[in-house]
Amino acid sequence: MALKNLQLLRPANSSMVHHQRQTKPMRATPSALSKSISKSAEALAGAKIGKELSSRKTRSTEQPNQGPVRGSSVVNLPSLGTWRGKDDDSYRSRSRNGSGSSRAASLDRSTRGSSSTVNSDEDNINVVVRVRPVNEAERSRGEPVMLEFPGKGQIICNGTTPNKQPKVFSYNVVFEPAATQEDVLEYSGVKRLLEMAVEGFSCTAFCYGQTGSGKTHTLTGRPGLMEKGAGPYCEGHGLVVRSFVYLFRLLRNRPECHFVLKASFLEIYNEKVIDLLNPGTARKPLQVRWSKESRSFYVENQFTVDCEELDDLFAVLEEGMRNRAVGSHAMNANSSRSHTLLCVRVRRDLRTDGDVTCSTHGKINFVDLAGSEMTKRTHSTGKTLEEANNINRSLMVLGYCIAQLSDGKKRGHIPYRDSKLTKLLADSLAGNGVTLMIACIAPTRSNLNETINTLRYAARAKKIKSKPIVKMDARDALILSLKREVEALQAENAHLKTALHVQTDSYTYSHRNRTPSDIEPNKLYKLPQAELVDLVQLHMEENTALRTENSELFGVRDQLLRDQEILSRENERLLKKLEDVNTTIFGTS
Ligand SMILES: Nc1ncnc2c1ncn2[C@@H]1O[C@H](COP(=O)(O)OP(=O)(O)OP(=O)(O)O)[C@@H](O)[C@H]1O
Repeated sequence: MALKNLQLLRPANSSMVHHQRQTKPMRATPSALSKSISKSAEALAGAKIGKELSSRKTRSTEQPNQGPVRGSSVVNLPSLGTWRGKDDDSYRSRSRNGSGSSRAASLDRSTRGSSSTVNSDEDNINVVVRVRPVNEAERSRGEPVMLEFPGKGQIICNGTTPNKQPKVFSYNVVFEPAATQEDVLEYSGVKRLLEMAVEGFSCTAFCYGQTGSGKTHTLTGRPGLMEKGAGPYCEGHGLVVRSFVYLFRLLRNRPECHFVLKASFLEIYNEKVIDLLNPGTARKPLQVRWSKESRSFYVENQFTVDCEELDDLFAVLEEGMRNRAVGSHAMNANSSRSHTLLCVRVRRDLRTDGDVTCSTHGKINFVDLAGSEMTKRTHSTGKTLEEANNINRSLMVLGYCIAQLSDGKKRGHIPYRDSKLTKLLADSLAGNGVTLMIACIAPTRSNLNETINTLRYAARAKKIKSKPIVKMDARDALILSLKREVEALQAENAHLKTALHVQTDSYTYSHRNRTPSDIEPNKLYKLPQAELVDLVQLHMEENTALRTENSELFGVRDQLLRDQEILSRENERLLKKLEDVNTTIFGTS
């Protein structure tokens, strides 16, 4: 894959974060593809869509690798104990108002479910909270800020109960209002998610919160950014574009692998699945089906776009953002009226020694949920009310699922099937994937009830345990495991041979050392009687020791020969099996 030079954006105020490493800026590439897409749109299946983007599209009729493939193997789970970001708890940022005590983000080491072992341990869903700044309307009404940030991942909500007792919530990371988009990339744990997607894990980052709390801002940046033609390196971008840049940097650093990236983008609007890369499906929504093979839900006939370069991924986002359902209501002029799911699948082909190529299938989902607020707050009527009711229904099902999953003791039936949203998030929530929840909240008094709801929701989600697995083709997993077995046996054989050789040497050496000092036989008669007796005694002792040692060595040798015999028979059997598998798959032996 040809990877162009990429540039990692740093916001002007990135100095707000202490201990942040400087990233060497790289030259940006012109976003030729995205420009051509926006200029030369053509109708495709009733949709306006870019020429080059459409030429890369394929309709997915086969079932994607959404869940663990039968026979898939669990390999090399990277440490999940690094959610906090790279600079640990020394990471602090100053608030814009200059009060050194306030932090743009605070971290909580103690709340981490940690797992740094391979393949085995469970880990909690990573939950971070982002607090948006006070907006113009709130400022003009003189609304007080109800939240405090004492650090260590804690948020204190004031004025929540009649007796004014503050409530304290703890999370993995809290992004205070002054936190930048770059802070969120660096410290939310999304980089870890991207690294794991490259390794073959299913990863999901989703934003949850009431309308106007900053979900879309966090994921895709300021409203209208795409419409204004901002390229991939514009500073206003949110987590998604920054993640794309980071993802391509990761791929570029792995020249030993071949990567294939495919992206898709859908929305769930009024419980209908619409392909944002083919908005014609608004008239005939797509079906969500169950795959027996991958044991997960998938969207039938969804378009996927081959993304060879950063601009391709950017074009997918641009296209989808243009097509998503946006409405206006009392609380947000640019409110997302649907849940959107942008999925980037990463196939990694890794050549193991010999001619065997092993593929892993990772993915990262970016999910922007519609607002979780009560309908009366948005003064919704008619169409907007219907939208809000559907939004609330699917978020309610998501809430049930989260409540069930987080109740470790009595996990009962999880109602994934009750909404399209939960069907599609099932594999992320259920535990084979790696999930990051970004709970978005507003800091002012008029939002307090919704803020508390969101914080409770997030606290529940934090209890969900997951046990991520790498998705790998069953065929590849079998070949890899056979190869590994053969290698282990070969290594063991070599070790045994060496061990046998060393034993023999050491015997010879010790034998020589035990030999009494060389005395010429013709001088023996000159020795005094007592020395002669000692000498005879020494020889007799040595003879006994040698006989014992010899019989031990014969015993060891016989045992090793038996082990070797077993090993070589086992090796032959495995090699034969490997040949058979190769013959079946590649038609050659
Ligand atoms: N951290 C932030 N910094 C600056 N502006 C923000 C921030 N978060 C949100 N905003 C602004 O607040 C407004 C509402 O944000 P946004 O549209 O992202 O909310 P939302 O949660 O996605 O709402 P909805 O559920 O209605 O789609 C936008 O104008 C956005 O730019």
